[in-house]
Amino acid sequence: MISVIVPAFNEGKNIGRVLSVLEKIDIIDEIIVVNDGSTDDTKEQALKYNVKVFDLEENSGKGKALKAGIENSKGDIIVMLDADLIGLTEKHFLSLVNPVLKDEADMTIGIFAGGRKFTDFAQKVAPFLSGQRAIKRKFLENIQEMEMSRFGVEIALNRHAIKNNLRIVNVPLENMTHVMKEEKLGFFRGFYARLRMYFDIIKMWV
Ligand SMILES: O=c1ccn([C@@H]2O[C@H](COP(=O)(O)OP(=O)(O)O)[C@@H](O)[C@H]2O)c(=O)[nH]1
Ligand SMILES: O=C(O)[C@@H](COP(=O)(O)O)O[C@H]1O[C@H](CO)[C@@H](O)[C@H](O)[C@H]1O
Repeated sequence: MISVIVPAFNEGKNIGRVLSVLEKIDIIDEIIVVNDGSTDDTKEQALKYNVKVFDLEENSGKGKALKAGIENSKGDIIVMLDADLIGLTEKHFLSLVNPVLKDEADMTIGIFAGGRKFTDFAQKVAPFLSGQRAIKRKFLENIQEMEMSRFGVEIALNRHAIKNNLRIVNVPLENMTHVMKEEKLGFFRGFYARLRMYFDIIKMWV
């Protein structure tokens, strides 16, 4: 059984682009949107699609949102996808999930390629930060730091995977990109959000 978790904080403008693709993919058993205390219409937009929406009352960060999604899901394979992807297709989804389904990988990490120069570059430099992942549920247990990790969640996942000798496979996601923070929030607020994200990542790393 495959559960897809989409953490979402103020993604009303973006989430429909992702959910409209996901709801048509047959092999997905459930799509869980975790509305992470959004102050926009993320929830209303999400409810237009065939998904379950789980609400967090306050904005709690990506790590806690993912954890809440996992706890409220049933799948033995969990696919994590950001709500602001651009260019997602069924083919991308299958390329991310198939290595785990076929037991060729315990976790896959999807890497943007050929999408946009800046987002391609960011993922080339730091592919391990990518939030697009498929992973067996049994490997998601006991990741204590997850709840507090905010944007450090990918580092926590990577560390857990390495510690447990998981087979990790990187999968290229051709022509995919996402909406950058500066595009969502404007240059200054976006850049500040980016610095805070790097802080979450470094805090989890050291
Ligand atoms: O407090 C937060 C911050 C982000 N997100 C979600 O986590 C994903 C990745 O966040 P974002 O797009 O801001 O990060 P970026 O990809 O720009 O680094 C997106 O679906 C966000 O809506 C969340 O659920 N809670
Ligand atoms: O690719 C990256 O460098 C960052 C930042 O992306 P943008 O600067 O908003 O394009 O985005 C990723 O990193 C986050 C922290 O690991 C993840 O949570 C996001 O899912 C991922 O897109």
